[in-house]
Amino acid sequence: MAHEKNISKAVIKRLPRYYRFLGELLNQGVTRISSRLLSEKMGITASQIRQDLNCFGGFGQQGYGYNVNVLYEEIASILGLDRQVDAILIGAGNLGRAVANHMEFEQRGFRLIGIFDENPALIGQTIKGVLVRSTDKIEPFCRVYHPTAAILCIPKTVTKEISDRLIDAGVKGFWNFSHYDLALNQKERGIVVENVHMSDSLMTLSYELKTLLSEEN
Ligand SMILES: NC(=O)c1ccc[n+]([C@@H]2O[C@H](COP(=O)([O-])OP(=O)(O)OC[C@H]3O[C@@H](n4cnc5c(N)ncnc54)[C@H](O)[C@@H]3O)[C@@H](O)[C@H]2O)c1
Repeated sequence: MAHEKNISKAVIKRLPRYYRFLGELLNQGVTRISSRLLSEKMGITASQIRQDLNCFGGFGQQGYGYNVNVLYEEIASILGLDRQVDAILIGAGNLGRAVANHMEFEQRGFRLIGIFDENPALIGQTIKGVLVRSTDKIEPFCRVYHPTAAILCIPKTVTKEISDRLIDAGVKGFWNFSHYDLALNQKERGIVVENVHMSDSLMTLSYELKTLLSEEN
């Protein structure tokens, strides 16, 4: 849509949260909501909500508020959740299995089509109905199925080698859980990377707790 190209990264980062809240409202049978009420529920100012949603056309009407379903569908379309990208997961260890088992890929715009590991004890198992194949089979698999995205749940030490192979095999997007910083110098190679560090979130909690507890003393 016309406004989409100008949406800032900061707004895009907030869209999944709007999407989650709007989904919960739809489940409760709410069909429209004022920016004031949405603001109370989400803990964001009403003016921030109006500003964010105006970036892609608004959909709010004076005195009516937002049509929850229209907004929900629009955000889904902006985030690309209304189509499905094929993804493979590398590293079927503790984290890889948890991600494969618990992430609702299909509701997030992805379809998990393959899992790879180098451990012979894991090869041949299925996780969430997806076969674990040997890492040697990455290239032949990619030649046939052309996955666009890869989820990396492998040790830091092997991430460069594996990601280079995946890029050569045509993978364009990485959801990278390994602590190797893949974001560097990738944009110019036509690659997008989302690095995930749960520990960053934990350290943020540590900071917040430190501040809270020092205010109490
Ligand atoms: N980003 C985060 O928030 C976060 C959280 C937890 C763990 N991690 C990281 O994720 C990674 C996986 O953690 P885990 O607890 O699942 O470890 P794990 O040891 O249980 O699993 C790692 C898996 O990778 C496989 N592997 C190793 N080298 C490989 C290769 N070359 N090709 C394919 N598979 C290979 C191993 O056989 C193993 O099954 C680690 O690097 C860990 O530090 C990140």
